[in-house]
Amino acid sequence: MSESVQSGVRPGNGVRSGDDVHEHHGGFPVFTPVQAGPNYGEFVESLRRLQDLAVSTHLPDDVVDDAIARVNALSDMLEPHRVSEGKSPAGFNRQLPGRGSLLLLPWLFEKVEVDGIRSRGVFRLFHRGGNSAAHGGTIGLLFDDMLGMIVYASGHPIARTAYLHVNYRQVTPLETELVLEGRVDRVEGRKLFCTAELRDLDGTVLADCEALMIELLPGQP
Ligand SMILES: CCCCCCCC(=O)SCCNC(=O)CCNC(=O)[C@H](O)C(C)(C)COP(=O)(O)OP(=O)(O)OC[C@H]1O[C@@H](n2cnc3c(N)ncnc32)[C@H](O)[C@@H]1OP(=O)(O)O
Repeated sequence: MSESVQSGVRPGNGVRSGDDVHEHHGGFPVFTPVQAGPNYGEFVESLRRLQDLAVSTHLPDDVVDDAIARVNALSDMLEPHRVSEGKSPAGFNRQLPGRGSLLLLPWLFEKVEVDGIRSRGVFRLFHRGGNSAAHGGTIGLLFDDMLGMIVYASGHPIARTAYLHVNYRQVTPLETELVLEGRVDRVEGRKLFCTAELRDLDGTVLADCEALMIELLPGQP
């Protein structure tokens, strides 16, 4: 199996590899996954805590001013280390919540197989939509990110989401462990029809989705 991937996601051991076809479809550059250092996960989690606090505090003006100065100092420290897409560990490290990406939900994959995917995690305070429920857009993000992984693990070439239909069945709680499962249901040429469900630990479906993923043609971005 090649060590290079295009999307930054890789199937687990024993999974039929999509690498061969994956690397020769679409207009994606081939990235070599960047391994996170030992403290990178803690760094990303610290930033998530900062985001939680940013949306759940009411700060006096002098504290806001101090926070601006400190955050700017932190950004100035990081700025010289800016790299192009594919050169950062963010998003490439499946052993970390959200693969080490600050954009993605901080969930962990616990099953990545040809026949489907399962992941587990919580919605954070900074994912709040209203009345202690997860924002619907963050649920769409959770589903959409999983779809890319489903396609890859199932051995199909890299694909993009043509549509994603989300059904919000129940209010989705914050800071509560939940489970997500999804798979490719059927294939028609380049069209991969996928479904996924978000459940609480009692098995109640909170949201589900149906999506069309379309395998990219050579050169498609
Ligand atoms: C990190 C690596 C990526 C991982 C992806 C993770 C998921 C994502 O977030 S992707 C980001 C969101 N999605 C996008 O940005 C996609 C933007 N759209 C596109 O790029 C294009 O529309 C694309 C590639 C999906 C399809 O374009 P194209 O290759 O020209 O397909 P096209 O020939 O029009 O259609 C192919 C088939 O799909 C059907 N189809 C296309 N779009 C739709 C749609 N929205 N609904 C229903 N059917 C559709 C067509 O009718 C056609 O069917 P048939 O073959 O039976 O006639």
